[in-house]
Amino acid sequence: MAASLARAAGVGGTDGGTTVEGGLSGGKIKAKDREEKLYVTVRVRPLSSKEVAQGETVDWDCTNEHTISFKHSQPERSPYPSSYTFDRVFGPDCPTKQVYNEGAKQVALSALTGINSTIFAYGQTSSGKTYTMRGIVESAVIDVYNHIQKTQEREFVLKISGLEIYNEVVKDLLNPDSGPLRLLDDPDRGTVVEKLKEEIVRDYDHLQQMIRICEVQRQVGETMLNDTSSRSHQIIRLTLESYPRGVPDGSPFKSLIASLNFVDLAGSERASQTLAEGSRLKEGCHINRSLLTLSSVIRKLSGGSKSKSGHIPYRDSKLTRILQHSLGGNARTAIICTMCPAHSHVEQTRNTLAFATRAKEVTNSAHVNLVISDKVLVKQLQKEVARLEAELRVPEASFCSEALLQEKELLIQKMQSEMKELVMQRDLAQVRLNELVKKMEADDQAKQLDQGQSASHLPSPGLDIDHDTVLYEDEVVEGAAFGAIAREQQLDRRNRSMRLRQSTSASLMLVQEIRKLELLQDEVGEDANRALEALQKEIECLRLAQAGMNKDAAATIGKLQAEIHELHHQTMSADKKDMPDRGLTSLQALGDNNDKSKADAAIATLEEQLESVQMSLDRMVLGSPASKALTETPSPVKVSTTSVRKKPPSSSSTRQRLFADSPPCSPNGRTSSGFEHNQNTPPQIVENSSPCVYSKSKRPTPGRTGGVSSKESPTVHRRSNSVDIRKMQKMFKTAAEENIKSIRAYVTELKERVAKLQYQKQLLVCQVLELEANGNACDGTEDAIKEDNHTPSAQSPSAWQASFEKQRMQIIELWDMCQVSIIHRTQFYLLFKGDPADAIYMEVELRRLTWLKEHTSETDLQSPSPAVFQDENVAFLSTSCRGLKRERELLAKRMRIRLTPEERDELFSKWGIPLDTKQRKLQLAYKVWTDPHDRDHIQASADVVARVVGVWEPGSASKEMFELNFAPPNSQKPWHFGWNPLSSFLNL
Ligand SMILES: Nc1ncnc2c1ncn2[C@@H]1O[C@H](COP(=O)(O)OP(=O)(O)OP(=O)(O)O)[C@@H](O)[C@H]1O
Repeated sequence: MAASLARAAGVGGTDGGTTVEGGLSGGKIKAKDREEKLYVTVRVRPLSSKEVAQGETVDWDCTNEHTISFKHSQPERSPYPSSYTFDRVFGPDCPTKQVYNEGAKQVALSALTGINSTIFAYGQTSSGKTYTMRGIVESAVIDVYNHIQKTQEREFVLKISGLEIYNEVVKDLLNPDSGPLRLLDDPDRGTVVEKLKEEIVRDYDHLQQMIRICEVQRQVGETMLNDTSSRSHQIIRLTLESYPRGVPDGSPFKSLIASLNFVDLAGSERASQTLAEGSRLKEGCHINRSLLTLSSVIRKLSGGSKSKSGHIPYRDSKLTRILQHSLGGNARTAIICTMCPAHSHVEQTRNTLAFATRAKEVTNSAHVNLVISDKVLVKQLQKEVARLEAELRVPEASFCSEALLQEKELLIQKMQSEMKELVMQRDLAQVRLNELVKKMEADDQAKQLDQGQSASHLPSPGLDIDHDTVLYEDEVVEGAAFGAIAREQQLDRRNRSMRLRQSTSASLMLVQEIRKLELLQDEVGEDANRALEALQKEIECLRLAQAGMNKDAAATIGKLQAEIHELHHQTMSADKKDMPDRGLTSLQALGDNNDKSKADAAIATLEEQLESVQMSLDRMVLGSPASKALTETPSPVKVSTTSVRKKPPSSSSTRQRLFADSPPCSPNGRTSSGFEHNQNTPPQIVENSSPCVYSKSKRPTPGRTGGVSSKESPTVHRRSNSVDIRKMQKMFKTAAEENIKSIRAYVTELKERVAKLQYQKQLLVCQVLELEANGNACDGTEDAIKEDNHTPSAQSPSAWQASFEKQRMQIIELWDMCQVSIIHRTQFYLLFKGDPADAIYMEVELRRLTWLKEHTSETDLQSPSPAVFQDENVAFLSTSCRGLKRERELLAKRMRIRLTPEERDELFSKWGIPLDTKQRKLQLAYKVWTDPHDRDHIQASADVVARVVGVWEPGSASKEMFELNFAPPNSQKPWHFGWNPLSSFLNL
């Protein structure tokens, strides 16, 4: 067959002669047309048993593989030839597989190389068309799949559609409910069946299933000649698309697309033979008419009349319209003409042979459909879109900023939930603590009751299962004879035993609670470490950034770094050596005897440690050699931290002492150590100097601080003789000042962080104190916890709410007095709204602010020179005011970014700012948080700041994010910056 096809087409091979001409044209590559005649074969079926029974005789002989001859002699002038020659003639004994192999295979496989292919079965009714086509389709499908499997270098996509033309109506065999389908003329694709279902084939089985559906759906009826006569033309179309595998994304590639049509025509029939009537007759008429059109088309195509101007009546039937490409068009076509050799069908057989003969002359112009496939490209794009959509649904860290944002939000949510969990744990611990207190009180009462009973009665057997008591019972039985003296001794022993047991139990519970606190302490420690590491990193960055400034400045930073390291080591060694010993002694007392004074000492140790950190930080800032060198001030300012801090009181009011004694942080991160004024003071002077040394006269004037005084510095004075040196000196001074300013900012930040740790420590201290109070309660020597009456749990909800409101208004007033950051105010205000869990935060904030407020007045009292501290307070307030001013300016700036013009105008109107005035944003920024007594004003202020600054959306932030951070440490590094674990104090 290959040779025949090649001969007919005049080209070598089936697709080897395909050449590509020209370039791209509308996504297609125009290949050279392959002129090729239809491949026509004839298959003769054997006589059916019925025909044999009817005495039918065979009129035809298959003379050879290409010739079929009429067996009988014909009249000389007979219009019919006695023999016919075709590309192949298959006799009655020829199996369908051979018919496929030799009559259809090449054509079928052409579709895999991008050539449209069509295989027809044409013949009269009951001649064996359906019988033959079933075998052909089956074999072709197997071959197609074999080819796909062998051709691993290409990717194949198969689709199947099926239709029938029944009574000149096109029906979708894969979608029978679709109703009649219309034919449309497509300029590129020719006739197209509208809405014809095209199923993508998954695999061989799926394809077989689809084919079976088509067969089942096809119209079949019983006629006189065929019990299962096909009453429609059936076309099963496979669309085969292939493209090379492994083509890199974005690279152009060529795909092959072709359709393989299996056409099982309805059989021509004579009404006289079929005796059809009614619907069968009507069907027969339609069948014959469409076959007649097919014959006409073939005749016209074969008669040499095929010319571009010649009319081919394709449009006269739907069959020929649909098969137009296969008949004289871009397709390879094989026609298998089936015939019944019986004498009774001789006339129909001659018609079939005549049709076949004409068909032999029809030439097609097949070419390889080599396409830069839009479909493939679209498919690729669709895949890409699907991938991107999937990525959008499942964000990846590196995908886009939005995805990153989402990821961070998720992270924050996770952290928040973890924080909530920790708070819950803390609250739980608090509840348990309260229970412990109650239990101890109950035990105490029981003990007193028991003591009363014991004084007048002997213990009953089984009342106490304690070993001591059992022993006591035995002894009492024996000692009864010894009279009242012995009984008194026994009572004494019993009381001691009970006290010891109670004390041990309380200690154990305390130890448990302290272990929990210890976990929190570790977390605080982690924060301290992180703060320190961040500072080190930042200073390192600064050092690198400023490397080009000048060597002196770089050296200064280096020294500072070294000091920080030294500080680190100091605190570490303090942890290892000093604290455990002192702590051991102190907390042993707490654990063993609940000795309050020793617990005080332990807490004081904590305080000292933090104090030490604080002082080291102060030293770092105040006494940096770099700052000394830079300022070149001959009389450094002296001040003692003791002048501005209370000495630790020795009174039993430990809690009060701790709160008052803590070095709170100002809203701007300042401490009470006079940082702003004493930043150039060396630490050794601070340590050893008397408070009296601090005097206004010795304090550097603004012009001198951090600068160079030519009058007071002989060195500088000498240098002033040289203009160049002066210039250099000025440059050096400016750079150094900038440098110092930056470092101060970082150190200030560190101090802020330390202050935050103070908050956390205060919380710990509160809890330790409560434990201590519990211990006291055990001994029954101290009053119950005084603070209990102030906790929300000890109050009714309405009383707590009233207390909360009162505290809040106090805080707001203090904010206003102390010029606290409005962002801080907003955060705090929006976060703490009266939940019972807010109590501790409110208390700490109130104490902090109270300290700040009182501090200014205390310094007045303690200062040897009130005027100095007056100045200092003024400076402090002025710094706070400057910070506040900066915040308000920032607020005004951010209004432009965060708010639309409409939103801004709305706010201006609400706040009574005329829209025709200038600097409206600034006006608004200066209006918020200015009235601490007007609740509406406060709420509105908080709303504006939160909205504009975007600190967080109200209600979405975790309280633990605010100052008192109980978040679990991210790092597993042990904490070594700060106080020792409480357990070491307890020797646990
Ligand atoms: N080559 C063959 N060998 C044995 N039996 C055959 C052969 N061809 C056809 N038959 C039998 O002949 C009968 C008619 O065949 P078939 O239905 O395929 O004819 P048809 O051309 O499709 O008829 P119609 O046009 O009415 O649908 C069937 O019973 C079939 O089994």
